[in-house]
Amino acid sequence: MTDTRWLSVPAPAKLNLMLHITGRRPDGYHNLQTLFQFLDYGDTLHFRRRDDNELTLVPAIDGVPFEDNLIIRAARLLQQRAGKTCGADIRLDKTLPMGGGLGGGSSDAATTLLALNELWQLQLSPDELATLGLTLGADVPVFVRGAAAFAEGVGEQLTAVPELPEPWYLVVCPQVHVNTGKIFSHEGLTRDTAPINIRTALRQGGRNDCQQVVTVLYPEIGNALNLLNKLSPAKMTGTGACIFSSFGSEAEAIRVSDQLPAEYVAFVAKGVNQSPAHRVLFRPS
Ligand SMILES: C[C@@](CO)(OP(=O)(O)O)[C@H](O)COP(=O)(O)OP(=O)(O)OC[C@H]1O[C@@H](n2ccc(N)nc2=O)[C@H](O)[C@@H]1O
Ligand SMILES: Nc1ncnc2c1ncn2[C@@H]1O[C@H](COP(=O)(O)OP(=O)(O)O)[C@@H](O)[C@H]1O
Repeated sequence: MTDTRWLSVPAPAKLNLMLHITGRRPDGYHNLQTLFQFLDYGDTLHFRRRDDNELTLVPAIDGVPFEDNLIIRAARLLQQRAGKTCGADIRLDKTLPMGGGLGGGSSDAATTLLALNELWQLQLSPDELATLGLTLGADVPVFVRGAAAFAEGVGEQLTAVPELPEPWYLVVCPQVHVNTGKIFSHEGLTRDTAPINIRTALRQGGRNDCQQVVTVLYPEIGNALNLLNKLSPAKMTGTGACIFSSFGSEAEAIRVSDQLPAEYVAFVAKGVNQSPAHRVLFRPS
């Protein structure tokens, strides 16, 4: 018999507060230095345990086949490790734009790993889940760990930075889908930024090395940056398309949001150093 209770868990967005590319590895991947912070905003996933080995997911994402969906890929990785019957019905409330640099797919995958590990009582450790997650994408481990972090390597070497301020952000989402692989393979990409230490990153922030190439390839993003910069200092997250500005209060962020042209898609959200997924799953009892 199928369990009738649903476990609802957020899959938050992330921002890259800075993103430096410090080199290219022999396998073609790039070494980065980045500061990840979560937003109290994102997708929500609902999980219900089944007594067979089936996985279901509704709704489907247009253009993403079932077995390619990062939610299903994450669940399959756990099924392979389980050694027992494990199935689930999964519902997805998708809020985050795809290819927006907000890490929606990676966050969905991490929430699936964390939630099904609980629901199926697999008792995999955070290290094991982060290692599994890395096989799905470079951003998955930070969502699995659930702590704002300075990341190095391809994003998997994480040092928690609980001292980051937690401002309000205005996030503007130009309606274009940026292909991460295309940005990293572009010949004009800055790939030789000198490494800095965490203290410097926290004190000075930094730039986004992908921004220049992205704004050439996707002029809509450059236009949005120019416009938001007139109202408040703005930067791109990840490989775009979304851009953001930080504010001391929600009211200030909303005031600037209200000045944007009506056709702009934007939202206001609080930066948080603990993932909302962890807040729900590992609530102190
Ligand atoms: C650069 C970041 C910063 O957060 O950008 P966003 O994707 O979030 O915008 C991420 O690390 C992206 O991670 P993710 O989106 O999971 O990328 P992946 O699927 O692992 O990689 C997509 C492609 O980008 C290139 N790639 C990605 C990450 C990296 N450090 N070096 C690379 O060269 C590779 O060609 C890879 O095939
Ligand atoms: N559950 C999912 N949510 C979003 N994207 C997914 C998902 N599963 C697979 N994908 C694929 O991953 C790509 C990157 O999506 P996403 O992680 O949202 O972008 P970004 O890393 O730029 O924030 C999408 O274009 C889509 O093809």
